Amino acid sequence: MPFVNVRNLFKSYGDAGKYVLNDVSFEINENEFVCVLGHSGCGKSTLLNLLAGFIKPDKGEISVNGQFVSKPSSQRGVVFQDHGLFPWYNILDNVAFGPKALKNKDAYRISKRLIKMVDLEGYEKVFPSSLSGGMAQRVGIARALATNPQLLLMDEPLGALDAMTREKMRIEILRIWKETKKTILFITHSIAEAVYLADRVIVLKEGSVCLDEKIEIERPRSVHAPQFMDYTKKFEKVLFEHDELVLD
Ligand SMILES: Nc1ncnc2c1ncn2[C@@H]1O[C@H](COP(=O)(O)OP(=O)(O)OP(=O)(O)O)[C@@H](O)[C@H]1O
Repeated sequence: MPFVNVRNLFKSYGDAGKYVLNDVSFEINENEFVCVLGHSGCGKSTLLNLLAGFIKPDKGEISVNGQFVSKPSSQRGVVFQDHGLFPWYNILDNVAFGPKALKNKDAYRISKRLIKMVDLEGYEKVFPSSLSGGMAQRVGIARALATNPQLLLMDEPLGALDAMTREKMRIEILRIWKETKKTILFITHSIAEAVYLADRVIVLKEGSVCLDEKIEIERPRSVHAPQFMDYTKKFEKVLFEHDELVLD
């Protein structure tokens, strides 16, 4: 059985017959790094919110490790674009929030280890307002990992960062993925980001999967390699194929 199994998902927001997700199906294997790529408004965040259990589909079902998703669970960690840290908690308390809520006696020990893993040792007592965007996002990742979830859901986690920080964070995320061996679903609208990070890229267009493609390039990947550019062109073709520029 696939680790993540998404079957015939339909989702609308009350507008009769207008589906934001229209019969979406795919599978993700354990430890796989999958990017969902698509234009703004194609339904990426809706898909992630369904996988997280924050919202329910109109039709279809999702299972993770054999369990049907019907509500949020500590088994699925979520990293948001705006990091979503609690401004009134220091870094240690932000990361420890999940395991403390689960009454895990090791909450602080686990959190300190994760803070070290995301390279922020020494910042435990610092508050989120003193961190750069990249640092705050690393805390967001540590926090999502603190309940030891089976699946990490990342909703454009690098979207708000400048280009340099974004590149560094891509390398960081791959390192964290290798170290933790998590299964990751990562949402992005950047073709280069998807080709750089993913084992597999699922292209979503107008609420439907229009391509599900394995990236067969060894890591670390170079954006300048001919193979990298071949994948980039393929995704560009699919994403922009029927789009026409309308000039006034
Ligand atoms: N709570 C909601 N109520 C009504 N419509 C919604 C809601 N959430 C999303 N939508 C609509 O559903 C469509 C898909 O939105 P969604 O946020 O899933 O897309 P997206 O691909 O993540 O976009 P972006 O890349 O801009 O974040 C959009 O047309 C959006 O306006």
